[in-house]
Amino acid sequence: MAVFTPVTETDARALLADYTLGELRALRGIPSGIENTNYFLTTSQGEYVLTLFERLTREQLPFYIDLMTHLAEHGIPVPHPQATRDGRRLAELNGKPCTIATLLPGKCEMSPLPAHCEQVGATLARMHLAGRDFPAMQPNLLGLDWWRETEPVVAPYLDPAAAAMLRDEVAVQTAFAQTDVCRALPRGPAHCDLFRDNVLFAGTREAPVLGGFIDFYFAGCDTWLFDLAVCVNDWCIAHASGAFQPELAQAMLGAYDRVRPLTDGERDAWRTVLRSAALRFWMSRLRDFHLPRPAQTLTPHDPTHFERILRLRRDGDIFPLP
Ligand SMILES: Nc1ncnc2c1ncn2[C@@H]1O[C@H](COP(=O)(O)OP(=O)(O)O)[C@@H](O)[C@H]1O
Ligand SMILES: N[C@@H](CCOP(=O)(O)O)C(=O)O
Repeated sequence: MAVFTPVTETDARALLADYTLGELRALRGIPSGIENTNYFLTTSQGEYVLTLFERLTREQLPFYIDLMTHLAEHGIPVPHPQATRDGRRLAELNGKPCTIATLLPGKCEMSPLPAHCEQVGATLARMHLAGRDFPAMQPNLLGLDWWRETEPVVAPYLDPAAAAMLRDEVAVQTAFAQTDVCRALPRGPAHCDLFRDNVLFAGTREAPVLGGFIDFYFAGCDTWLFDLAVCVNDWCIAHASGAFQPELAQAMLGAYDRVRPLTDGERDAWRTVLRSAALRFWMSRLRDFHLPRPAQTLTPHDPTHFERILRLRRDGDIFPLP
């Protein structure tokens, strides 16, 4: 249950008094999610999501809130953080920073078809282009520096072969970061966690309409290719084996490339970046599994899923860029 900080109707009414979003009609805790407290908030004017931030600091939060605002105002379907009467998009409730953002239509699709992948690819490329003139810079906080720092922390929980693979992969990624190929990769604000559960679809399964991208709280400035690799490693695989499903990968990558043509440098880097995207989630899952935060109440995701994907990518299971 992702309600770590309970909110009563009285709390919500007091919060809404700072906004021009109308009167409270309904408040309902959202059970899914692992990071933040989320409530569906219905007012006389519309439907919103109230998020209370449990992990991110007040210094980090403006980047995410301003990025979502920027993207929403550039026509990208993302939650639009609403402003208080005095113009703040971050407020405070029950001792936690919070925001009220627009509710996006639809629900997530955990068994995607090529039509879903195509829309995710095209919208991701539009999002990258729309982020080009976003002025703030905050790195992907779970990027290379974090991998280097976390490798010795999680390695003791692994068997020797897995620990060796982890150490080698961090070394490979460290060396890659120093190359001209890596330095030249186009970059900017990236979602960095655009898994199946962070995209909503309305319409029908056969004729889906993308409702939007949610959960920007792992976003950061990184290569656009990394963002695409995170998506492909989740959306375009057979979940049991981690192997690519060619028709899904083709749909996503083709649609992305039609909106933002991929460069030759990105083609050269693809194999290594696909590996880095698997490494990132193997490591965060290892940390969450073996070193859960004190308040963590949810069953952590299975780390071996991304260990398997990383091994496959290292062994050459790569779907080429168009
Ligand atoms: N703006 C939104 N529009 C519609 N549903 C949302 C929105 N934000 C969150 N949700 C719902 O809340 C759930 C949990 O949100 P999420 O941001 O993924 O939480 P967490 O950051 O805790 O993982 C989502 O799966 C979705 O059902
Ligand atoms: N996508 C990550 C976990 C992050 O959880 P979210 O609910 O905030 O998207 C993973 O699968 O490890």
